[in-house]
Amino acid sequence: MSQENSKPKLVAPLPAAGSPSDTQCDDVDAGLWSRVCETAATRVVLKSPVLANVVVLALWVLVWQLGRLVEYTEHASVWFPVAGLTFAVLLLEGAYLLPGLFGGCVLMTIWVGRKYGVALTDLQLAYAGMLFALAHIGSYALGARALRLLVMRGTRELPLLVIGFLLIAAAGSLLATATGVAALVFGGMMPAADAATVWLPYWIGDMAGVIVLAPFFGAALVTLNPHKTASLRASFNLNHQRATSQFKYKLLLTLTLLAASMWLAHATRSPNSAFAVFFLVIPYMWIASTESAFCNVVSVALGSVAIALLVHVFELKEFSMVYQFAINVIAANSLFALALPTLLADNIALRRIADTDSLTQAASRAHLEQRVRLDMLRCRMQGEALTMILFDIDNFKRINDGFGHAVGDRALKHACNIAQHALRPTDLLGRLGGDEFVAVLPGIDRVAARAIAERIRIQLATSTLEGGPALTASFGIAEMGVGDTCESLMESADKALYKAKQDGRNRVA
Ligand SMILES: Nc1nc2c(ncn2[C@@H]2O[C@H](COP(=O)(O)OP(=O)(O)OP(=O)(O)O)[C@@H](O)[C@H]2O)c(=O)[nH]1
Repeated sequence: MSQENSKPKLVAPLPAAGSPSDTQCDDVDAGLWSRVCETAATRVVLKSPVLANVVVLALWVLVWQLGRLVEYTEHASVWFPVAGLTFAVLLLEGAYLLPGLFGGCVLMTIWVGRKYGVALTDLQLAYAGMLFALAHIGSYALGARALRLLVMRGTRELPLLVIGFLLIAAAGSLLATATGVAALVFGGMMPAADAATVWLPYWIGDMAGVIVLAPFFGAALVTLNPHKTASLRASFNLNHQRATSQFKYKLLLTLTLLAASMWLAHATRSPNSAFAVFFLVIPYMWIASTESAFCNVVSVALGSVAIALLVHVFELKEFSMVYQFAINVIAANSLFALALPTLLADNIALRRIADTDSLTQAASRAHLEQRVRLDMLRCRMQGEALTMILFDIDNFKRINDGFGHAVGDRALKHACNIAQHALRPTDLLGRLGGDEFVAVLPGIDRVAARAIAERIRIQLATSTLEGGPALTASFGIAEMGVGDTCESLMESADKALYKAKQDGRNRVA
């Protein structure tokens, strides 16, 4: 397995841009998992479907026990993490791991039946387990299929993929609840009368398991078996696995705030205090918008485990529903926040395209006019001068006609470069169109502007354009007067430029 493939990848859709490139990064999330993926044992398991099924079965049982740790009433846990594992396995691996999942369902049903002293024989418990397996696996197989279809149909927009995933998680877990509760009743594991009280916590717990842990387990599976999931991988941008050096502190702060909010509910025994956990959305959004998608998924998974465990530690079982909803809301928000860096980066890129002339990299006309208005306002308020230099390459049409458009383009870039170097960083050079440029000089009066224009004119006239003719340009200057607007100032500069052309070109007027 290559180093590239060995890094953890996320199955949930990832942002294409906005990586935490502005902060120092370390591979905190890549190292350990890479080593696990590269071991000989992992390679043997991947090659053998039988061994892979045994591993899935063992993992399924282990994750089930993790959910049971936080069970607050019979058949209802704060969350049901195994739902996320089933969903991820079915989404990324498909049918060959069904025996492992099926075996896990049957095994745990027998175990639960014995633990609660259900009056069924082992054979009857196995039958009940099979009914549960059909309900659980069937529902999540449908959900995984729906998500696959969404991706294969070419949905690429991150917010749409997240909405799709959340809706599928909600619908899949509702189906798993309806069929699962029916399976428990028909299998003799639960009295029919309990169904009315069990279904809601069952649903929310399952949904939390899918939303929080399917991306986490998915990330692990994609890394373990990259070829198997090549088509899905290709549908997602899986670039950002690195954590910033502050990630661990952000995580520590978030978990501390989480524990503090839950301690508050413990100390006051008030439902109002229990709702304080929803404030955790803020630090989670902070992590989601500043860290990689993988770190986001890890922090949500860790936070959810912490919530589930602290419900027990602080004896908050009467508020279990609040915490179940909190896990779902925080995870859903964090998944949506994955889109933030992408949207911000897209926004910056689009603004740059709109503000810049693509050939010369000078400011676009729209951007220039916007800046002129702002600079005029500011200079007026501060009692400063503002001058505009409008210039146009002389006989540019002849350059195009005689040397070709490509040389004409290079001449435009060349003139733009020379002007750019003669200006201060606070000045703005823009291209009005064709071979016409404008420089806006805040705080500069007509006399100083004339000197700058002369400098540009002489440098252009004495420079050489490789493979092209000698270049000259004509310049028109206008200083802002009382009552001038952007348009009237440009008009004055244009009149001056016209005069320079009339007077014989290659001059400043
Ligand atoms: N190579 C190139 N040519 C362009 C571009 N945009 C406009 N032009 C050409 O620039 C020329 C502008 O010529 P005119 O405005 O007629 O003026 P001129 O030939 O410079 O003459 P004077 O301004 O009177 O000195 C036209 O031939 C346009 O086709 C461009 O992006 N690249």
